[in-house]
Amino acid sequence: METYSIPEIAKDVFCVGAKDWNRRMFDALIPLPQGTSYNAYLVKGQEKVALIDTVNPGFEEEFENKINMVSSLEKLDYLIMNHAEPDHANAIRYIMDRAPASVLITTERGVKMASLYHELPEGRVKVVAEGDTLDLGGKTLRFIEAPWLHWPETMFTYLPEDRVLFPCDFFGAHTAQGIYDEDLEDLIPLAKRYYGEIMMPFGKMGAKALEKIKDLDIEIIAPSHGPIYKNPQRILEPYAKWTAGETENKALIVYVSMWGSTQLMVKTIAEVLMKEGIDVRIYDLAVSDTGDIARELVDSRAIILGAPTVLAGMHPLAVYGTYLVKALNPPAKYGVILGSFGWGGGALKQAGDILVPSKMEVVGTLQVKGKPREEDLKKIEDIGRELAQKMKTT
Ligand SMILES: Cc1cc2nc3c(=O)[nH]c(=O)nc-3n(C[C@H](O)[C@H](O)[C@H](O)COP(=O)(O)O)c2cc1C
Repeated sequence: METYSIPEIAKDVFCVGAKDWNRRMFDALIPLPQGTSYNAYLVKGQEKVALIDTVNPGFEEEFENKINMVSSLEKLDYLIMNHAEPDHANAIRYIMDRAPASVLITTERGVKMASLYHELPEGRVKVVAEGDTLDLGGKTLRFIEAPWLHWPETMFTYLPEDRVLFPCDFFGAHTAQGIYDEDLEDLIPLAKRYYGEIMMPFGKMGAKALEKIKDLDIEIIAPSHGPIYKNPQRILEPYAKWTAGETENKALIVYVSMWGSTQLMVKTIAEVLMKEGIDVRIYDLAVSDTGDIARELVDSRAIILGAPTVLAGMHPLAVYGTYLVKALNPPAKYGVILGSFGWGGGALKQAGDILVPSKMEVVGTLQVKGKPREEDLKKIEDIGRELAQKMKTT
């Protein structure tokens, strides 16, 4: 192909990455309803040229062509690695083999992580640390260590002359649609979904990174996935809330049910909560997209798990759901566990065991033999009312 869209996001700063329209799964974990993009940026100074990050395996040729359309890959001086994950770093060798004088720039942690997955050209790596700069001639790249977002080695790169921040995955969104934030009305829910899946487990590190960049003069945020923010506040404001763990008066119900008993239990608590003015979101694990659940987890104040017993433990989908909730480390304050069993039970205990280390207060649990009766539903109504009370007074 000879024609490419190569957005010039600031003078002599080009987005040379690739869009992956049809990708539907990431990390063998995250569904991608709108595909994704692997954004990489080329910065042309008066003397030197630098590339910030690379692309996912399979997009090397497109990447190379784009670089050659705005510059010359052969003459590339620097390759900046903000993050070692293969969707951004796998093409390091491909690029550096074709740019013989190029030097890889990353942090000490970056070198360690990248060496685990990629073949780094010997003697062509320069280690940088917090605050170090690289002069390209009229354009400076400043490096900001922002570890654990979401791997140990992550860093941001800042271009003060054009006031552009390149934060790699931080502030990202999985979508192949649009170039700039203004193109997508539904961008923030997508960014929230991405935050829930990728950044929420590291919320404290995210808050530290925000603190670090709070005085930076930022006109453009150019992340590694999704649209580029011409209006940085559009993503900075929600990130401030999300990393602070601010919750809404919202209860998230995730459940699975084979014959409707657990479903009746969760429906009962949902009705009570809604009657009490709580915003309720319900997801059946058998048919739901885990990305939607991750998005809801970002600001839900309570999580209600509905898990029937299968083979002396939770239904396998509930095991997955419960484990996901725990692993994503959401800020929810309250939890409820409900479920039906036929003879010996076991789901409740297993759910409790998985959730024990979380900081949620378990407001109520109920395990019912068979189909829930009137008295069982009354108990659930009581749990629902108590939960609503706690949620409203928080
Ligand atoms: C495949 C299968 C395995 C089950 N294993 C157990 C079990 O080990 N212990 C138990 O108490 N009940 C077991 N049950 C019974 C269910 O827990 C019971 O039917 C329950 O009411 C189902 O709730 P639900 O309609 O919400 O799915 C099993 C049911 C199925 C279909």
